[in-house]
Amino acid sequence: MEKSARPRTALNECVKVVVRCRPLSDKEKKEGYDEVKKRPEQKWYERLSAKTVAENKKSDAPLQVVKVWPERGAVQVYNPKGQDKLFTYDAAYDNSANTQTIYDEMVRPLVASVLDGFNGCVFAYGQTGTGKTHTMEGTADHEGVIPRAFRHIWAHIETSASPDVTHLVSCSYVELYLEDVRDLLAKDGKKLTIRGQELNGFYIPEMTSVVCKSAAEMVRVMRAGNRNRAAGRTDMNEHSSRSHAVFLVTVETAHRANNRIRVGKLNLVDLAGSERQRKTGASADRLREAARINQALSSLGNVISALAENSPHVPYRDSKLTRILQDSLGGNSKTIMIANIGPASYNYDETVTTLRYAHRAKAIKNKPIRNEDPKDAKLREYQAEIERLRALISQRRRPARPRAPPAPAPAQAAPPPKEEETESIESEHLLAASTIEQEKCKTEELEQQIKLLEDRLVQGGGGKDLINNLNETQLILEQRNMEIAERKKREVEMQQKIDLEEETTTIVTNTFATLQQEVDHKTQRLKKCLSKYACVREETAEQREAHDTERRELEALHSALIAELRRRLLLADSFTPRAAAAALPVRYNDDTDLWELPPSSGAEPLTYRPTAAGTRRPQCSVSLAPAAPPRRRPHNLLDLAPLPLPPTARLYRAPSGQVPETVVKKEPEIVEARRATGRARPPSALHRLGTAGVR
Ligand SMILES: Nc1ncnc2c1ncn2[C@@H]1O[C@H](COP(=O)(O)OP(=O)(O)OP(=O)(O)O)[C@@H](O)[C@H]1O
Repeated sequence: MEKSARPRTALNECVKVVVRCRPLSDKEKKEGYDEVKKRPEQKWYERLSAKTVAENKKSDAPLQVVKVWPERGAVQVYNPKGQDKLFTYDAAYDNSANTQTIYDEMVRPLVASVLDGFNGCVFAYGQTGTGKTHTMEGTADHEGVIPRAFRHIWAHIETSASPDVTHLVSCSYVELYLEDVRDLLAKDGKKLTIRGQELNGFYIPEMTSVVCKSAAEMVRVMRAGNRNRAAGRTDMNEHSSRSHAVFLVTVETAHRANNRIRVGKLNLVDLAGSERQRKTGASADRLREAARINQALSSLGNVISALAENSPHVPYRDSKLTRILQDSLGGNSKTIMIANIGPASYNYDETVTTLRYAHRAKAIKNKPIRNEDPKDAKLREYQAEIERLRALISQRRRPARPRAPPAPAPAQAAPPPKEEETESIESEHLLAASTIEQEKCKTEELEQQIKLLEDRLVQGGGGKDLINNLNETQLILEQRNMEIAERKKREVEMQQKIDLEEETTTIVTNTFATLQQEVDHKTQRLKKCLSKYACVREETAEQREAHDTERRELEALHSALIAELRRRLLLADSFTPRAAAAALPVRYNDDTDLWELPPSSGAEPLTYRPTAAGTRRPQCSVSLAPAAPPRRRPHNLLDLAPLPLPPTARLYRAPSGQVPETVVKKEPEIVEARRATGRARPPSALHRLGTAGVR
């Protein structure tokens, strides 16, 4: 996420999309979603017959609605209302696949590219509780993609060890919580600012960067960051991530032979899951988090759609998440999207939405290019610093030019040295000794600094001799795995092509013996076209329905948030002093992401405890008005009577420009009457909210 030199030309490369379907959770099993056996073994893309569906429904247990075809990279979703849905991806994994397979087949080549100086990004996307964190971080028993990437990086560094190659590996970890970017590796979890322009890419300049020397150290850094990450319990996930987390690994490699530095950056992103309030049972803080999570994910969806449709404007600026992911989506990066889904029919809508977005993301084209000699390479900085310190040391060690010997005094005029002279010579000696001592200390200090800098850099000493047998075997094994993965990928692609071509091939190769045969065949084709057309119509209707449901959800969330806002505004209006409540000319600064006061606003920091209208307790406006009749109400009651609405009709003005007398007479009366009743104050924030049409 740090600024780097922009490439000029690059080859387009599509975002790779992988779908992973998790097994049924214990909760879902208890609720009766575990009936795979209720679905008979299917042939490729055979729709469930009405009879089978009726049989399935007899038990009252909902179906598993997802069928994954790993060999075809396809996912089929059983549609209770019509035609089944079929989506194809670069790879699809069912509940029997483990993270090792996903890593070897899909992620390994990407991490290899990062080690070769490209930018890479792996992000997990999907509904809450579908296994994003399980895939990215893993558990104690099942290592996730992130720790596997660490081991891969260090295995590569160890095996490519040579005195001519130097590596520097550093990591950063940030989260996006309630639209604030927080540093997970800083002790105080400080908030960070995203800087940069849409065209040149965004970056986070102040995030902590930790230099690591082994995979174990990187895992420790990840765990330390996870302890600071926001998580909470919802009805759908016992340990739900409440923030989007980005782990950034930067690998810098310097080759002495050509004096070049390659910098690869790997973004490992665990997004928070989209959620529906009625399913997660979120309220209060969880609700606020959910609103922000959904908002950021919806912006991400918009960016994906805009990029897939080649739209001239891509709304990266709509949220901080899309700003952080800008390079990964449509920029200088190789990207893999892992779409996580669940198999239960209960989540049909969310599953189809995730699959649709994932399918759209397949069309996004990135322009990855190798980062060579970027301006901000730390390795270069360290090397320059080491050189400078070495030069400084050698300068200090150089023997000082001997002083010119004192002019020989005439032999006859050699009086014994005076006492003061002896003292001054002694003090000069002492001074020289202390200077030498200081020099020595400084040289040692410089040597220490060099050692510290060199310690950060990883350099191989003995080339091949250093590689132990284990590493070599591991390397060979990994190469084999990559070859197998490559073959499997090609197989999937071939299968997809075969499926696509099958229909047309049969038509082309068919020779019709009779006219009737041709008619039959064409009727069959027509039927297929009609069924495809019906599918598209169904899809459109469903999308509209999904959109409506989403809108209703958003409206419900919106009204819950507005109710909360009204409550807070009521409290603010009633309990904050009027002077403080006066509108301040604050402005929102887009660059710093902060509200700012202009220097001349006159707003001073409060040095006293604020009180309502000069008294310690809030008082109602009626009792404060001087002309108000005595009231028996206790002083701390709030005046909740509705405030007068601003006039909605204009006063009549005579065409000649004369002001009608009645108006002139009446206006002061109205003002006087308002003053007497204490109702002349400006409308409150709550009132403004009410008149702005928000209910
Ligand atoms: N492939 C899988 N195999 C076995 N268990 C899984 C798998 N995927 C997820 N789980 C389990 O499902 C539960 C939810 O997973 P996880 O916390 O990773 O979901 P999430 O998508 O990160 O949710 P959120 O968005 O709320 O953070 C966990 O208990 C996890 O162990």
